[in-house]
Parts: sequence; structure tokens; C-alpha cells
Amino acid sequence: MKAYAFLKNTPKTTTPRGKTMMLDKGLGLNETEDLLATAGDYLDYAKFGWGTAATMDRELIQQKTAKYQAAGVIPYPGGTLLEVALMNGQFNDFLKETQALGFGGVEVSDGSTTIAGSTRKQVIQQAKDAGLFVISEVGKKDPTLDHELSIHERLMQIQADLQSGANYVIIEAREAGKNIGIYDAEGNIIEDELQELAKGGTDQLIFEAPLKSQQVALIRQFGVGINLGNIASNEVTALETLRRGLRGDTVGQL
Ligand SMILES: O=C(O)[C@H](CS(=O)(=O)O)OP(=O)(O)O
Repeated sequence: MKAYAFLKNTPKTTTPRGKTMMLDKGLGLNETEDLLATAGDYLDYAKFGWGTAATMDRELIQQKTAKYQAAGVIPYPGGTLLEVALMNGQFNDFLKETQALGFGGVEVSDGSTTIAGSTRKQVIQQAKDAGLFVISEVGKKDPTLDHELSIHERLMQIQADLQSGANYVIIEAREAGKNIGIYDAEGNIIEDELQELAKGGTDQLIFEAPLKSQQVALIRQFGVGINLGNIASNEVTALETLRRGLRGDTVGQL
């Protein structure tokens, strides 16, 4: 039983908690174990950020993915790693290795590279056919290029990815959460862009929201059911308290 389970304001909302995607930037095995013991119940996806998975021994990655999977968390390598594999013409090998390492999903993005629409569709479908959970990502890592993407183009990409079979689409914000996608240079939400992106529904969107102020704003606006990503590994528990109205920013508001 959880501590203080009698408290009336702990999540009595009927809305299920939104998905939480955490950024794993290279946690050790013991850190992973500790994290899962304390916050595993509040975690859905663990992204091994960008190319970090390619810096570690295969056995270590396999041990980590096994721990995540046993806790019901889907681990997956960063979209950048898939982009590098695609750029090198090594996507089939990437897919095989991803499965051999025990990852349960992939992220299909074009944040750092350019990928033809037909290739993106094929990649999503091939990953799905291989039995992997697929999360795509919309947005560019270079702010100048990202600002060139119109809301209409983003919405079209979201639609196309979902039609190709993606389970969720991430709205890019990078690890820093500033000057990309729905955030301005200070990390504040650009309201009209958010509203436009959200108007078709947010159920299959995951908003990268690495900053507490962003998590608070999105939870207040859309409720506890909003899907949030790029949560730092030491902030997963703190995010759960926001979702439960157990931190000053959301006390009595959910
Ligand atoms: O897309 C992301 O949020 C991450 C982190 S960052 O952009 O490199 O800061 O990249 P990914 O390759 O998807 O892990």
C-alpha cells in the first residue's frame, strides 16, 4: 500500500494518468533499479537519449532493458540513433540490434536529418511489422529549421505518422525545452501554436516538457491525462506529485 493512502486529494480523478516518457541519459544498472523501485509505477516509456545506447556494452543495455520491461516500462533508443542508421543505409541492422538488445520500441524522427515521406512511412511500418512499439517525433533540433515548419506541416506529419501506424507522436522540444516547437526562447508555451496542435485531440500526442513550468502549464490546461515526455530521470516522482495535486503548483486544482 502507498504511504498516506488515506489522503482524500490523492488521485481520485477518474481520468487515467497520461503517459510519461523519461529521458534516460545513461543511467547505470543500480540507478535504473532504484528508479524503478521508487517511480516505476509512474513511468511508461524510457528513451535512451539520442545515441547514448551505442556507447555502452551490449550486455549492460540488455540488463537495463530487461529491468524496464519487467517493470512494464517500454525502453527504446533515441530517434537520433535511428536517423544515423538510416543515413548510413543500416536500418535493417539497426532494427535487428534494437530487438536483440531487448528494446520494445523505436522512435522515428527527422530532427537532425532529412527523411523522405515514403521512407518515413516504410520505416514506421517495418518497425511495427517487427513487433515494436513506434513513437514518431515531429520537429527539428535546429531552432532555425524548426521555426520554418508551419503548424499545418506539423499537423500533416502527425496525421501521416498515425496513419502509417505510429502509436504516439512526440512534439519535439529537445532536452532543454526552449526555442523549439510549442516553446519560446524562455521555455514558455506559445499558446496559439499549442491550441492549433491540440485541436485534433491530444490522446496520441506526447508533449516533450522537460521543465517543471511546462509540466504544470500542460497539466493545468489539459488535466492529468496529458502525455508528457523528456522528463528527467530524477523528476519522474516530482511529476507524479504534480499530477496528483501534491505540489503547490497544482494543490486543489485537479
Ligand atoms: O528529441 C529529443 O528530445 C532527444 C533529446 S535532444 O533533442 O538530443 O536534446 O533526442 P532523441 O534523439 O530523440 O533522443
